[in-house]
Amino acid sequence: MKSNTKQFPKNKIAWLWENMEGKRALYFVGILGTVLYNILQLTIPYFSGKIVDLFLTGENAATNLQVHRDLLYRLLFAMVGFTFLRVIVVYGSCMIYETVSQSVLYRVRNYLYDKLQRQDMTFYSTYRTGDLMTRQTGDLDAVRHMVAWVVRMVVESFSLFAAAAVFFLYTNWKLALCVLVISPFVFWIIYLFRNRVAPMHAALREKLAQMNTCAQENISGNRVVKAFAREDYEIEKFDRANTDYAETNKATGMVWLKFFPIVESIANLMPVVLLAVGGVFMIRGQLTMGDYVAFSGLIWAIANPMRQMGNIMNEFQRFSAASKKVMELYYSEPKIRDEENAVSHPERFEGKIEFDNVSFQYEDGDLPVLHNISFTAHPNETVAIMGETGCGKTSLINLIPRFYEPTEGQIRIDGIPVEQLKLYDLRKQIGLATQDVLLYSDTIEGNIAYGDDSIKMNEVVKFARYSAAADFISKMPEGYDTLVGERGVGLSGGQKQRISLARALAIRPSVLILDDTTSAVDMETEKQIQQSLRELDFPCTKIVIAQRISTTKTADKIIVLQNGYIEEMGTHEELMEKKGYYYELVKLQTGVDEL
Ligand SMILES: Nc1ncnc2c1ncn2[C@@H]1O[C@H](COP(=O)(O)OP(=O)(O)OP(=O)(O)O)[C@@H](O)[C@H]1O
Repeated sequence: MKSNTKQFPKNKIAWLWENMEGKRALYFVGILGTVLYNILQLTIPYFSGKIVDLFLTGENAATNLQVHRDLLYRLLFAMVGFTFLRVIVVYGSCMIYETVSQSVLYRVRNYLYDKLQRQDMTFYSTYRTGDLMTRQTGDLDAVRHMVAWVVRMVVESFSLFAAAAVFFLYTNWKLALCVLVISPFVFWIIYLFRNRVAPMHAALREKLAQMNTCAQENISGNRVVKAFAREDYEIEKFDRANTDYAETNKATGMVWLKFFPIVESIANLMPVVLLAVGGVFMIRGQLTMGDYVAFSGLIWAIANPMRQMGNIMNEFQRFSAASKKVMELYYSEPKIRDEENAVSHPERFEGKIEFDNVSFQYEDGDLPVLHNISFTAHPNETVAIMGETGCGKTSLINLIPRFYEPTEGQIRIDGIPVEQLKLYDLRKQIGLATQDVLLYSDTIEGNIAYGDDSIKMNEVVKFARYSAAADFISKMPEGYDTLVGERGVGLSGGQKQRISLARALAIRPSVLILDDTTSAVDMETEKQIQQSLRELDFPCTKIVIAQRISTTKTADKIIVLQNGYIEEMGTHEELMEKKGYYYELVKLQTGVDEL
């Protein structure tokens, strides 16, 4: 896993601000709305205080009620009017927060998806799928929550506190100071709370990713689970991850409970201070009854923001942990990408492939897996690669489309080093059928035309014929319209391999790479495929990993790899004469003692 101390070019808030582009002014209006709403909260206690002083308790209350009745009506009417205005303002600002948060969510999600598409193989072997999915969903939702709720709560709490404090100070500064003097203590408590809870939120995001990874691996590997009857084991494994997540969640929630009684006591102390000190002030004639009513009608506006601080800090830490995960993807750059002066090559390659003293080691590997590999495949030739399992065959072919970069040496296509070509142009010219076949949840036609959706139906059928898939496809009830992939009909391993071969051929590649693509098809079908590959109606250099002699026999060049070194190289006849590894393999496969 990547380190947690990763530095990003922008801090979290600046990053959020960047992703609010186009909606910043609107968001600002939303924030102003929240401030206005909270200032309007003061109107009710203010008018109530006025009514009490003028019409209920003052010396002239009875006279005022007679003479200034219209003023009483105006004050009552203003209270109702401001209440409506507050509702409208709060409604409008909530709509704004929601709109802006959805816009940020949409923008970042698309950006992350784009980033994921452009990552290299090393990235995908570093990050677990469940972890990536969590970043795209749960973590991203915590970011949206920050824009929609946390910022609003912060503005609301501070503006309410500030407005009430100003009102208190303006009305009676001595009483205001007596009430407010204990509030800084709450900030200190919140600071302590933050230090305790921040690492717990980081752990929480990890646990969530672990739980999702567990579920994702189980679902995608359900056949293995069933085959080994490990359902109970998997249920237990998920239960452990789920318990771990729930426990961490609970523990994180509990942290606030330790600080909550102190904050709650301080908040509850305020009305008591107001009652005691305010009472003394009234007895001494330093406070009118109306002002006391206004104070006690607004004391919640001082106490509630303090109570909210814990929630806000909790949510802020949740955002902080989640946004770190999201930003790690957001700012990640693939190591393998276009060089600054990468060459465009939209036209077809002639198809000459040269490996020039190539060695390769995986980033997380201890030892090199390929050593000093040199060979040339001339245009339209077929080069077969053989060797025991784990000797480096797949690693070798992965270097041609630049899935990985050689640690030493150079690979050239038509004399141009592959790293100097634009990745798009390079990969667009390479047809690849891998060992593990992945078909998309789409029709057979859609799967074959995946690399070039402009090809016509008759061409789809032609490529299916080349890969000996046309027969079994035509026998399916819905033919080429049959849905395959996760939600589609079941296909045998050999059938999937043939559709994958048709998909690779359908882009009419200049270079075709087949990684044991016919391992699951019978000998007869394989023979047909070999025949078709020799008779393709477009020029194409083929690099084929194969174990069967029937495949390699007709190749222009056979490379035998052993422990990452080229052990033997030549045609079938040359290698048979050499009587080495290849010769022994032929003997083994044909069952003949002497050839
Ligand atoms: N992503 C990876 N990271 C680290 N090591 C890897 C990675 N992929 C493969 N290896 C290692 O590289 C070596 C060569 O693997 P490779 O897949 O190229 O062999 P192969 O000849 O194609 O095997 P097989 O015939 O079984 O497919 C193996 O020892 C393997 O463990």
